[in-house]
Amino acid sequence: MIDIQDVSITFTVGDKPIEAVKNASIHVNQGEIFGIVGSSGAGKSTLLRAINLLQRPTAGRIVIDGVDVTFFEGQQLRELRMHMGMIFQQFNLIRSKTVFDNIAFAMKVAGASNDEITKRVRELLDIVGLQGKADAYPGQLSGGQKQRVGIARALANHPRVLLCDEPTSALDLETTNSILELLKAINRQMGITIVLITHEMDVVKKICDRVAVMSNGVVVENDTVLNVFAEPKHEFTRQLVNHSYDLDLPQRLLQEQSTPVWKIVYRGPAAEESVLTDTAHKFQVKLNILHGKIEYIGDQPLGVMLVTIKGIPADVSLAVDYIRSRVYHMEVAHE
Ligand SMILES: Nc1ncnc2c1ncn2[C@@H]1O[C@H](COP(=O)(O)OP(=O)(O)OP(=O)(O)O)[C@@H](O)[C@H]1O
Repeated sequence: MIDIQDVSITFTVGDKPIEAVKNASIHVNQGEIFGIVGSSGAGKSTLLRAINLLQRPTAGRIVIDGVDVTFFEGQQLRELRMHMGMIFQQFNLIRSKTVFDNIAFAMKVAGASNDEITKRVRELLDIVGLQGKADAYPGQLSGGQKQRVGIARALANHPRVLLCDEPTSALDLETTNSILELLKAINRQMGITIVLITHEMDVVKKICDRVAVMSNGVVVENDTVLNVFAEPKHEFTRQLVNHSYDLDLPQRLLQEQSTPVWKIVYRGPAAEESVLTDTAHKFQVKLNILHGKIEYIGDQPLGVMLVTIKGIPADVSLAVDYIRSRVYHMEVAHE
């Protein structure tokens, strides 16, 4: 549906070029929630804004449903943007307007009648769970409620795509979860494609189907969320994933280990099997679990464990081969 083809975006500040996005290619499928994750300054916002041409690519193409929109202007550009709602980290509501008028604003610009607007705004307030707040001003709302108004406003003109720029970064954990659930419901029930940027893997884990990881303007990884969590390929992604698993062991514990610490990743039904118990029965080795957890990504279990395997080298080697044959991935996490 959305094809970002070899897009580069360079800003010039003074006489200095800043390459915010370098040769990025991403395909977003119709109906999915696609995450773009990366640290601050990685180029996520710039890339997201290129999708509705708030930021023109310096090079490359933006293709929507097979149509090259990169150079759209005037009416074509207005129509393109109308089909792409956008929500922001700081909500971007008009403080002097009521909730009703904030949501109605984009519909008025699009030429909707007063009756249409009244009906649609009521409908949207229901969808986002803000019944009874039509006459409130943004200053009278909590952060979560403001973001709900932002979502209602973005949905007003029946968009096919929702572009979300760090939608939960200004919110506490509980409110974050409720906003993510609302976005997921909008995606699943209305079939609206969502592209969401975030610096948190936990947000990706909770709602995204696929994810691109950006580092210094480059898309370094692009896969299903489950694959990225199970086997991150790029060093930056490994750091993000390990941080999200909270698998960092204390230095003291690592220094005490005389043998390597192995990271074992299980996915699918294997995550619920007793691989380590079987290994201990079959081979003359001593297994010690230092850390372990099972996460559910969507409804798919993904287990990660840190273990040491002690014994004579030949037995350890046999045990490693056996575990490898039964799990998704196994590697030395610490020498
Ligand atoms: N309008 C602009 N003019 C000049 N430089 C810019 C402009 N917009 C972004 N940049 C630079 O481009 C790079 C990428 O910025 P961008 O905002 O896309 O990153 P980000 O990953 O979204 O970061 P954050 O999470 O902090 O918003 C940064 O070095 C930023 O300073």
